[in-house]
Amino acid sequence: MTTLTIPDHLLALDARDPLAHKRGAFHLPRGVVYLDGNSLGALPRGVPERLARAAQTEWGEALIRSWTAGADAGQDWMALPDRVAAKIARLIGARPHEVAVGDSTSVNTFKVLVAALGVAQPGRRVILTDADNFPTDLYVAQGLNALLGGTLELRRVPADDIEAHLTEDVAALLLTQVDYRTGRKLDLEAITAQARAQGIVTVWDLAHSAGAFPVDLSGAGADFAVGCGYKFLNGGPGAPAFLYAAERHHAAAPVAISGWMGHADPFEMARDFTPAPGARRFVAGTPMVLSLSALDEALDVFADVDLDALRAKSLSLTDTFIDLMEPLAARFPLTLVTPREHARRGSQVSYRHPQAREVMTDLIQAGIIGDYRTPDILRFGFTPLYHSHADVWQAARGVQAVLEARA
Ligand SMILES: Cc1ncc(COP(=O)(O)O)c(C=O)c1O
Ligand SMILES: Nc1c(O)cccc1C(=O)C[C@H](N)C(=O)O
Repeated sequence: MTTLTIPDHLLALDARDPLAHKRGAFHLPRGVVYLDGNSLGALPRGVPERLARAAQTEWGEALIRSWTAGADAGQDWMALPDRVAAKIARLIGARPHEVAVGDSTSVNTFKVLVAALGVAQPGRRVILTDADNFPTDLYVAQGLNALLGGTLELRRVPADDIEAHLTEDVAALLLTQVDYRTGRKLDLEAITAQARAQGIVTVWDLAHSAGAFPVDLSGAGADFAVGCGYKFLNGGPGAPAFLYAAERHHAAAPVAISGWMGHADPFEMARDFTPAPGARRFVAGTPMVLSLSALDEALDVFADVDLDALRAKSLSLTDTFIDLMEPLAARFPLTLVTPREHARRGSQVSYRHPQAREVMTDLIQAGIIGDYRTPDILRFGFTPLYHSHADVWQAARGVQAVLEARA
């Protein structure tokens, strides 16, 4: 990649960036500007050593004793999902016992949809969702409906029309806060309040929110949520996902996958399911110790991070990219699809381009790793923990070079 003269005002922003030191906590390959942390977060430097310890010492040496070793101090493998849950809880405005960690976001979406329908107003059968929601959310709702003999109605409307469709026949609202294609951010607080006023149970997919900016599920009065461990939380490929269940629902919400690890006392080996206290009841099977260890270590990078500073930096990075791309959008067939209003923007910037797939292939070849999403979206994700404004400059110059070469 060519060395470029970075404008002074961007260097000045980097010089006073309170999160600049966090970049050192990540392994970032040379010659690459990595703008896909909203699909797979970069590797935190502490993770390889932690994985080696989990494999060689905890598994290799201590063997099965690791399930209970250090239990008095809460350091046993058995409690690992709960320790990780507590770290995620701070990022999403939850209390530790309202978060369960394990399985994939897809499986957790199934669990919380069943839970949501179980506490919904009697007689209501409609699940309301964004017509362009991420496919897995739609597929899981479709699969659940098939399981229930087609007794539900999956009502899909454009995200902009959701508020007009919060009617008294809706049981549950299933929404992704930040759209994976456009980066549009929904007003979680306002929509949750309107839904609750109609007696609708809310289920939020925080895949592109958790770790990107502060979320306040408790403050908003949200009912249920899910999210990924491998995006902005940097837990690694296939990292365990999380789910959130507000405390007020713990007693009544059904546990769809009532496995032994969600039992109040797994080794009692009782014949009937007695749920563990809190959201732990949603941890169905044996915790994925190796991947939980990676996620646990990755979350430590957030320990001293001020989430408002994280949001401020994310907006500064995406503002900078939009500004730098503006002259290119005037010369080339690029259309910004991400909202300019801060309140409506996640931590990514997307453009339509008629040859988006080919342009992204060229960009990746040039070391600018973003994403292509059907049908014509160029997607650039910004991670405030490890990006600088200088990276943003390099990315925009890389886009310019690719577009000029193709013209
Ligand atoms: C909004 C959203 N939900 C869910 C998922 C993924 O779910 P899973 O972890 O089950 O692959 C993604 C990304 O893959 C996503 O963007
Ligand atoms: N989860 C993914 C995977 O297993 C392979 C490739 C990409 C992904 C993704 O995360 C896609 C992502 N949710 C998106 O927003 O497009």
